Amino acid sequence: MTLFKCPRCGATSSSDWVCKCGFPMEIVPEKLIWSVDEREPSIWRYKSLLPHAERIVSLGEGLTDLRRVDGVLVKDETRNPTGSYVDRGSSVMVSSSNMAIGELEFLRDVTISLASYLIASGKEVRVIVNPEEVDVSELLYLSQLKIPISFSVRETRASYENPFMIEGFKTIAYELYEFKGKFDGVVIPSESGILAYGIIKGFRELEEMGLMEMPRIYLVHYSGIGGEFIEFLKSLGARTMSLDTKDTMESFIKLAKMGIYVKPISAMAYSAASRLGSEYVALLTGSSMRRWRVGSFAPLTELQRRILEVMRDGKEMTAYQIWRLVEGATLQGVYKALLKLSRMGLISSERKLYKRRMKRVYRLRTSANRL
Ligand SMILES: N[C@@H](CCOP(=O)(O)O)C(=O)O
Repeated sequence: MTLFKCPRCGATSSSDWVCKCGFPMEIVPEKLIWSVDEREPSIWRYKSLLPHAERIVSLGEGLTDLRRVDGVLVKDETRNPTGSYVDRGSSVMVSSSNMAIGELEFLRDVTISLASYLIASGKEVRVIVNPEEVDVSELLYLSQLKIPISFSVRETRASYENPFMIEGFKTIAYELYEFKGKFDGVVIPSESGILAYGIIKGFRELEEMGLMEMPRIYLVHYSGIGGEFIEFLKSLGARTMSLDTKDTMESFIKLAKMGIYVKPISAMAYSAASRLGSEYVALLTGSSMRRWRVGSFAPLTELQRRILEVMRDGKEMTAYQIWRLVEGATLQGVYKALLKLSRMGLISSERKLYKRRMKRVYRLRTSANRL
């Protein structure tokens, strides 16, 4: 039986993926003995350290290139089957979690990855797209993938912040240990911090097995990131770092010229690693969906920041209630900012019966830690 444990408060459960305290749970490994099946060209080479899988669903994720690009060590996660590190987590989730979800909320690269693995496992998948928030090029991309789409404004279960994804992400640490052994640190692009947490979990397990010491961990982030989960990662020793846009864009173009198409935040990781030293590894993330918004790279506006601040306690609110709290903005401005924050994945919204009328209510996502 899988045992879940909250990394913050220590509560355990045999079924909950999210702790009552709001943190994503992690899986407690049954035994920690380093073992690698060297013939297996995927994350499943570490099968004995991953959750039990009835049937492994793999598209060959993991074993991504580790090499130097202009002197900087990079781990190129764009080389995963759907172009994203998320494939590592999707493979574990679909193989090990008995997930019954056939409907996925559209979370861009996360959904593309998870849907690809669910389809490979023979499950029927439908992606629920909110017609008020999706943009047409994303819609076209989804339809080209021939993934059935339904339009609805309702929310479905979050598919990213969960213990199985974390197990998949920890294999990045295992690969760094297996193929590099010694290095000073890793620079990880971070938004919610889930990817970084998975990697840190992998290093902690390697440490517990007596194989290596925890390397230095740098989380690179868009300016303004913070909040509970990132603070928790800092309490585990992670440091945060943010570079300016110009620097990041120069790296973005440099990498693209070399055929490495990364998300802007990963270009920042590349710049940061080049400053930290030649034995720092920059983790490069990308996605098969090459349409990365510069908007989600730009720092939050003052109004967006104030809105996140008033939503901080996690309560649901209508746009009108939020507008009453933020002061000095127009209602239309608040609507625009809410749409932007939804697109950035920082808040969620759904239509609900509210005081006898159907209204859209907004809530801060648990991982929206950019305050
Ligand atoms: N989603 C980011 C990487 C990290 O995301 P996080 O929310 O897990 O911190 C990317 O694709 O670059």
